[in-house]
Amino acid sequence: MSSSSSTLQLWKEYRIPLVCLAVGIATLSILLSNNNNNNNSNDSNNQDGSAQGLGAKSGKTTSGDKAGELVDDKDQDPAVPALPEETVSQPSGTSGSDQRPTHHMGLKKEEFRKLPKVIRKKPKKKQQNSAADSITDTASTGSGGCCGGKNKPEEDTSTGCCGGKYKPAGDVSKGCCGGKNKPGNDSNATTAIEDTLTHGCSCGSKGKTNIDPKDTDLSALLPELSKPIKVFCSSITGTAKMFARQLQESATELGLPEPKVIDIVDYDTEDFLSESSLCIFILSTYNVEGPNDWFLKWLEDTRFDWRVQKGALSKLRFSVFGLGDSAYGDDFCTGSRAADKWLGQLGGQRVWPVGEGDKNGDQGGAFTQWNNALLASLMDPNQSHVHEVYYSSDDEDGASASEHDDDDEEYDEDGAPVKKTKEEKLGLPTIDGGDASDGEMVDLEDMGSMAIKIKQAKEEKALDEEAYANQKVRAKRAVGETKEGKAIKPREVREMVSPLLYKSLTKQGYKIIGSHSGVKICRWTKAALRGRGFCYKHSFYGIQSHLCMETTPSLACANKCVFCWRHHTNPVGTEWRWKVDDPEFILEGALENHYGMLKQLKGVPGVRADRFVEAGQVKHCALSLVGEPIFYPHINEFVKLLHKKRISSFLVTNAQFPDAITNMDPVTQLYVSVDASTKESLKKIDRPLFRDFWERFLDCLDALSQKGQRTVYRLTLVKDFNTDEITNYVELIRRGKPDFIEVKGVTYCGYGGASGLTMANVPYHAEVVRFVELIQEQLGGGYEIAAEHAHSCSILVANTKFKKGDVWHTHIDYDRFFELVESGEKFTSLDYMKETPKWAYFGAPEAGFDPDETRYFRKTKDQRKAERED
Ligand SMILES: Cc1cc2nc3c(=O)[nH]c(=O)nc-3n(C[C@H](O)[C@H](O)[C@H](O)COP(=O)(O)O)c2cc1C
Ligand code: SF4
Repeated sequence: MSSSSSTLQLWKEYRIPLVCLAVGIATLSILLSNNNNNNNSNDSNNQDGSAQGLGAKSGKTTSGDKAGELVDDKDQDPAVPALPEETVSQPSGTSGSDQRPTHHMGLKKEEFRKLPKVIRKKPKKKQQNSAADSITDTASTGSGGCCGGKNKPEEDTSTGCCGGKYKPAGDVSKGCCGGKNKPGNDSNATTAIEDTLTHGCSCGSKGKTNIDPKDTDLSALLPELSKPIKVFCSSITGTAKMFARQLQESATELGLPEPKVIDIVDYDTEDFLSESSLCIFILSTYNVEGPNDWFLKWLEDTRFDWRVQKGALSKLRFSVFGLGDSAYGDDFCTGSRAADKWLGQLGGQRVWPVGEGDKNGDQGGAFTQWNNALLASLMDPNQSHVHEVYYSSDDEDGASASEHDDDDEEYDEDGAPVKKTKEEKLGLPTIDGGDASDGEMVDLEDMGSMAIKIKQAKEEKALDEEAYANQKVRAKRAVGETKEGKAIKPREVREMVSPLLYKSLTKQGYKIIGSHSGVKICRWTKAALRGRGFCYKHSFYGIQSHLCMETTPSLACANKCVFCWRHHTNPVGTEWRWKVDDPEFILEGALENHYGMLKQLKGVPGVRADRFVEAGQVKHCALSLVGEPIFYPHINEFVKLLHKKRISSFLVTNAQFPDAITNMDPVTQLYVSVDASTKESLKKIDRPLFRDFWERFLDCLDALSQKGQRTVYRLTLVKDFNTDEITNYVELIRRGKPDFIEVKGVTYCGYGGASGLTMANVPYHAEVVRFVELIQEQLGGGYEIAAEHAHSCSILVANTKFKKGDVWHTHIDYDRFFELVESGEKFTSLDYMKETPKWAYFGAPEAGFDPDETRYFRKTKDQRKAERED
């Protein structure tokens, strides 16, 4: 062997340890020089770039200091939060606590930004060698992990590599995963956590924790762990919910009782006051009104309610993970930040620092990392489980209220803490231990001090609100109105459809008109153009689908229904606070886009020329596409324009705006969606934004009963959600006295993560029929099953006033309707009814399919194969 080839062989054998050694030496020298710099001048560090700035933060500890002994946060760059002890990474594989560097040199800025943004104000305990430390450290390092001894001769720790001391690669029996697990990056996160806990290896190889979750008394770790963790999520497009499920799975696999995943809108916020489970919040931020709003508003109100003691949530242990998009700049994760802040201010105890995932970055990775660290921390007996967040803009702000309350603590003669009432804590007078907030009498001489306290609390609230509005620490976007008579800064009025939403809707086939309206061609229009049948409205009311335009003047609505087929990408809101487009503009835009989309169908095989020509003149408008049409401030003008063009109007509302129903001018047919029959199930299925949604819903039914024109209840049946409670439906029918009840099985369109619906929730036609029969039976007269459209699983129940003798008159005389509208006279639904064709009758052999149309059955795979072979 030549000397050059033996050198090459030597290089091949030792190149990895050599590189490792070199990196180690370089790292050590950087550490030393940095510590020197820090000792010499903290100021100079602060002026450096981000990496230097970070070094400066931790540089306040000397090389001999214990990790995490942060001296003072005050001179920290507020834009770059200092890292807590837990998030300070170390060079991969550092073994032994005393070798642990006190800062995170080597972390790239982007990696650093993905870490939880937390500043530990004054760590109460220093934790070393804990599983949580190691797992976080390794996760933070990202590319690090234990090399399994490949990179380093045994026993040499100078480079931060354990040298395989704990385990050769791949062997997990002795407590080291052998570098197999890199929790931050490992897709099998649970295995990573388990290895960390059971084998003591987190690829940081800092030794064993010897915890086997299966044999551990969970309540000894944290009393809350003996029962299921509650994972609250707020989500519109489903990511937060998906993360919640991920947490649920990994915690269960760890041996914890299976956590409950709860949509934040399904939980009564008042219950947080007595909540005894560990609560994890996974919250997405939206700069429009969204599912977080109730919760955040409640937290804010509770925080500033002078009657509520500051430590109202002192029994609550929690942690927050926020989802957002850094493209929103200052608004990034404002919702989750606000929640974390207020939960802390109300006394909640943070078991793990707030984490954040950026849609614009590796959101999933950030969550996995946070999730692993949280669980490892919970399972670690050395952890204190309480972490404070501290906002550099205002020291007091982020401090946990329980901390403030400590100052107030009083002790009885035996040294036991005295439990104060709300009033005592606020210094308010109480009578016989009574609650002043319950309206009990207060001694006159105490009134003065009480008034001062109330005034102080009000001033504090006003100041906080102002700061809150200015700092944009809220999920709701601020748009120009005054709140309770108090002038806040003029707000910017935005467009309803953000660029992101525009992209999402257009991808789904919508044409967006102006800033808040949309139009789309439905599949029945295409079928009708090809002579392949019409939708159920043809059977029930005589509408030919190719003459119908489906549009909405408001893409926003006040619900978040589980069956919403737009996968919850529509904006939500309880009041109109967007720019308002002109009704003429919207109608012209809708027609233009509708005709434009029709033109594209010209060349589709099977399109009939006669139908294509007819389709050039829209005759019906279904104001039901998406969102809440009645929400649009100029809905009456819009409908008037339709009627002027002799286009009929079918308007569907979600029963949340009773005044709008009362003020609505006559439409051809007015629908109310009745998605459930009890308050609980309506909340579950519609997930409304309004807190008084049930009262609003009932008021809408009352308003409907007063309308003269045709009114319809639309029931969309979702199996296991709203198919029971027949008696309640019957009561609602008696209340709103609709002319018709349309019952339809929900259509499955791949609901995805947001709704949790599956094909199993879609009822069969026979099940819909059974449901309707039960309704008819229990109504005991006044209504009968009139028509059906089996093809779309739809059935029409009609008031018997539309039946003359044996002949149903559920169809509409459209010309007559326009005449009645033009006349300006009062009219009723009986004035423009028309006979129903026999083929549409319930039980007819055609089952609602027009016999003049060609029924098209999709061919099976076998049929297609047989055709090809012929
Ligand atoms: C209409 C809209 C508004 C949004 N507003 C914000 C915002 O103000 N701040 C932010 O950080 N992210 C914002 N986002 C981004 C979402 O929070 C982010 O995409 C998140 O991952 C969505 O989670 P989800 O799937 O659980 O709903 C917005 C997204 C949309 C579609
Ligand atoms: S009301 Fe309609 S548009 Fe709004 S979420 Fe429900 S189904 Fe979707």
